[in-house]
Formats: sequence, structure tokens, C-alpha cells
Amino acid sequence: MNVLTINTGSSSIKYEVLDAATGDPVTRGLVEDLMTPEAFQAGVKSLIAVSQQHKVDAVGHRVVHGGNAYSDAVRIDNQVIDNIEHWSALAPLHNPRNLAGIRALMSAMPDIPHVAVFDTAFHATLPRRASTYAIDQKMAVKHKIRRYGFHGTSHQYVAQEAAKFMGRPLEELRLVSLHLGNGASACAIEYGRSVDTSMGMTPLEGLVMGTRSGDIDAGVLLAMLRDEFDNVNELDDFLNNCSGLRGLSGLSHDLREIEAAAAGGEDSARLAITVFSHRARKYIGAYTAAMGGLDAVILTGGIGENSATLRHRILQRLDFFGITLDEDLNDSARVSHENRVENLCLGHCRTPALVVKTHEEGMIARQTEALLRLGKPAQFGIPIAVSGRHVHLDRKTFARLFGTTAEPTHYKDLSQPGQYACQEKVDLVGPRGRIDGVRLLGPLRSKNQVEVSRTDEFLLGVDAPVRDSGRITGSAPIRLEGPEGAVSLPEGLICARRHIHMHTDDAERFGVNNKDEVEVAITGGPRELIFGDVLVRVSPGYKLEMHIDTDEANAAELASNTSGTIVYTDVDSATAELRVTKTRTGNV
Ligand SMILES: Nc1ncnc2c1ncn2[C@@H]1O[C@H](COP(=O)(O)OP(=O)(O)O)[C@@H](O)[C@H]1O
Ligand SMILES: CC(=O)OP(=O)(O)O
Ligand SMILES: [Mg+2]
Repeated sequence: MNVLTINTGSSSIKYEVLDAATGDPVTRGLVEDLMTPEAFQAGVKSLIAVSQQHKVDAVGHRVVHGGNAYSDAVRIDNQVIDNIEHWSALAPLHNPRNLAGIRALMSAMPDIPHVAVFDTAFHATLPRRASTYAIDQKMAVKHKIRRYGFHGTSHQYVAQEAAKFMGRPLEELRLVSLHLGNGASACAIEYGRSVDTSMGMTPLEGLVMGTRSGDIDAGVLLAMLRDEFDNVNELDDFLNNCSGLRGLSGLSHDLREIEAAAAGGEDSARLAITVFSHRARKYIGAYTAAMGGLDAVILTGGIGENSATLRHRILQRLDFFGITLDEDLNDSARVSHENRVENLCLGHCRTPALVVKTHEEGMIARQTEALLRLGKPAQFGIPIAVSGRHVHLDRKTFARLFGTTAEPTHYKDLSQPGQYACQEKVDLVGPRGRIDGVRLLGPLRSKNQVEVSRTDEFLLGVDAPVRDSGRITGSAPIRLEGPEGAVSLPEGLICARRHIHMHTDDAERFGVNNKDEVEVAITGGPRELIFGDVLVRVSPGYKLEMHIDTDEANAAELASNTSGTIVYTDVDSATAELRVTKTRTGNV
């Protein structure tokens, strides 16, 4: 499949046609210096011309702000377009251009699929301490004010390349990645996950950029609104278009011109360079402290990849972090599509500083192809289903509890295909107490199985083992009472082991097998938690879903459910992510 990818940044359009199966480029190009609307329109036109010269099966579009609507790649339809538009005010240099590109290419190529890949997706794993601003949280919720983070596709790609270069698993590394282009951001990547990043609710926060201020005292904005500007649009233009390298130098947003002016003795150009580098250095220190260590620093983006002067200013005198910059290696480093990584430190250096040529286009093509092939995004969270206490019965026991002519009555479908909750309920009676009104799940099975939580066991006065569904030999006894009779089961009471139902396609995407044990991290919610010992159950008849009981859900503050029915909760504020870190039990 040939995928055309379009990466519209704030100063350029980078495009490629790639064979997604091999990753080989068919063609690639760069349209630079697109700061004016006219130049941008001309850029889009030239892109359409390129697309007509090659066989293109799908288009992958970079979209900068996905807000909280999308944390994964998505096929573009009218609703997606509306959402991208909705977030445009928060990414004014990007989303409107991303949309213009989408509209132009969709009308030029209406018969092939178009996919959006969001800069925000990789940062969906930010812990709350990093994503939360210190303001009234009611206000934060009302206005969706939080750190979203951007350049995620680039940070993720360069982290993967750095790990490959170092010959170490990404899951063992603490990395600081500096994407220094016309937009610039830092990212703390701890064991493969983004745990902090310098861009915030918008791509305006953090490092000094071509035309954006980055970090600034919010009090300055208040003062300027009071004393200088008549309305918020003027302030918006000032911070997004007239600040950063352009504002500092008074010359240009383009580092090449600033470096030339600084070499010619221009003081404002020198100031722009020192403020830029000082800010970037500070973030290396901050993120090293936040992660409690550092295994490598990565520089990427137009500036990181090309400017030895800025790299020197950012990385010099960091020996106390184990980074000893080798000036010759720094001066001679050249990265390209053929030679993607260069080490700026000598081999024995404890913490390498790596220049990595970013490849957002390749990542976008991969995610586009995966979405279209598998029908779902390549990276995604796992929906969590919270199971309340319930019973499964065999036909004989059902007849004794509900009468010989009774049949289970359908109440509502459950999410696993073919499974349903019934109208019928039974009472559980233990040596210490009883729990009334526990729902029957259908269809009837060959064995009785009663699933309760640890809290329920205390109530009943029983000690049930944690078991996989179906393994009831030697489990605890329990008495069941129904409207037509009672049955004392000698065994069948279990505390269900947490597990994930996966369709075979999901297992392929996650790289796991039936009966593997994995960890699932629940992040982004009010009580983050990692569940270990999670059993993977794979079948073509399953739908992706993790099942936990009410005690476990409460521990992670997911949903409160004590009603005795099954409640299925799609985690929204929290995101569940699979971490395949446990020893595999193998496919037995
Ligand atoms: N050889 C070079 N030396 C110094 N800076 C460079 C060089 N090549 C590109 N740059 C800088 O890289 C920046 C653009 O980065 P890039 O990642 O292409 O931007 P975008 O954010 O539009 O994707 C500009 O500031 C440009 O001056
Ligand atoms: C998010 C952002 O600033 O992107 P770019 O650097 O491509 O302008
Ligand atoms: Mg860019």
C-alpha cells in the first residue's frame, strides 16, 4: 500500500509517498518558508500535483491538536473535521493549516481513505502531576485546561531510534528528547512512555521557538492586556507570531539567518541564541530530576539536526550528568534518511547525546496503514469492564432454583458476543452472612460458578481462591437460594482473576499470546494504578476488554458498583495501557 503523508508544520510542509509494507520511500519533498497564507496555498497546490504523479492508496495527515477527543489515529470523516476545527483556536499556527490540507487533498482524492495522526497521542500517558496546571480544578475541568503536549509522533520515533542505536530496550531507558524545529518542545520519556513535555494546553508553552515565546510569566500577559493591547487577538498574534527567535532578534524566525547575523556581530541575534539554548539546557536538568536519572539526550528537528553551534551551547558542561560532548563529533555530525543517528559523545561516555533525524512522515504512514489494515488504531487503550458479583449456572441447578419449566430470561446483552445478563437473581448464603439479589449471567453453562469480590467474601464469611474462569475444582462451597428452591454447592465460589479478552487481531497488535501474563497501567485518572498478573485470553470470538471486579475498580477509582449487576465502564478520564513486561507463560 502506498501512503502519501503530509506533515504541515508551522513553517514548512514535508511530504512523502511511502510503500507502507517496506517503509521504502517512493518520493519525498519539502516545501519551506510557508509563513504567509499565500505561500501556504501555493505549497498545498504543489502537493496535489505531486500526489497525481504517483500511485497513492491512502493519505495520512499530521494533525497537531487532537484535544481529548482523540488519542489515536482516526479515519477522517465530517465529525473528525469538526473536532479538528473545534481545537483550532488552541493551535492557531497548525490546525487551520492541517484542515486546509485535509480539505484540499480530500477533494483532489475523494475515493481513497484519509487518516489523521495526532501530535497529542503519544502524550496520553502523562501522569496527572505533569498534565495538571495549578489552578482551581473545577475551572480546569470546565475548560479542559490541561497539558496535552505536541510533537508526540517525533518524540516517539526518535526515542525508538535511540534505543535501537544504543542496543538497549526502550523499556529500560530514561530519555530527554529535544525537538528543535520552528516549533520546539522537550519530552521526558521514561521507559518508553511520555511522562512530561514542555508544550502544554497549546503549542505555545515551553522552549523558545521560531516565532513563539515559550514559557512566560502569566503576569506579563495580564500587564500587556492592561497596558498595551486592545484585545486578545493582538496578544495572541504577539505571542504566537512575533516572539521567540523573531522577537528576540528583530530579524527572522529562521535560525540560519540569526546564526549568520550573530557571526557578523549582531547583538540581538546573539541574545536570541543564548536565550534559546539556556532554556533548552534547563529542561534537560528538570526532566532528569523528574525521572530520577538519564540514559541519553536526543536532539532532533531542523535545528537539533543541523546546528552544531546550538547543540554545543545546549550540551556543553553537562559532564555531571555523564554527558561529555566531543566537539569534533558535534562539528562533523550529519544525519540523513540513510544515516539517521549520530552520537556526539565518545563511546565510553556514560550518557550519550544523540542527534536523530526525525521521521514523522514514516510514523504517520505506519499508523495510517495499520489503522486501515486492522480497522483499529495501532496504539490504543483497553476498555475496562467492571464486573459486579454474579453467577453462572448449569441447567440442573437452574431448574432447582427457578423451577423445572423455567428458562433464563434475557435482560440485556453484555459486551462479549453471546453473553447476556438475565432477569433472574439468586441469594448467596455463607456461614457469616448473606448477599441477596445476585444476577445470573447467560447462557447456561456446563458448570456452576459464582464470582464475588474479596469484600463480598468477608460479608459471607468464606475464603474463595483467585481463579481463572472455568477452573473451579477445589474452589469454595456456597449455598444458593432461589424462588423455587435452594442448592448447596460443594464448590464453585471464586474470586475471578483479572483478565483481558482479546480478539486475535488485538493480540497481534499488542504482541501477546493466549495465556500470557501482563501488566496494565491505569493512568490519567484520579488514582493511578498498575495491575500485575493480568491474564490474556485470546479468541476470535472475543472483543477487546479487561475485566476487573468492584474492589479492583475502587482501588483505581474507576467506577463505584455495588449493586450486584454487571456494569461496563469505558474508561474515559483514565487510560488503560498494556505493558508487556511480565514473564510470558507462553502459548500452552
Ligand atoms: N543547516 C541549518 N543550520 C541551522 N538551522 C537550520 C538548518 N537547517 C534548518 N534549520 C532550522 O530549522 C528550523 C526549521 O525546522 P523544521 O523542523 O524543519 O521546522 P518545522 O517546525 O516547520 O517542521 C528553522 O529555524 C531553520 O532555520
Ligand atoms: C507543534 C509544533 O509546533 O509543530 P511544528 O514544530 O511542526 O511547527
Ligand atoms: Mg515540524
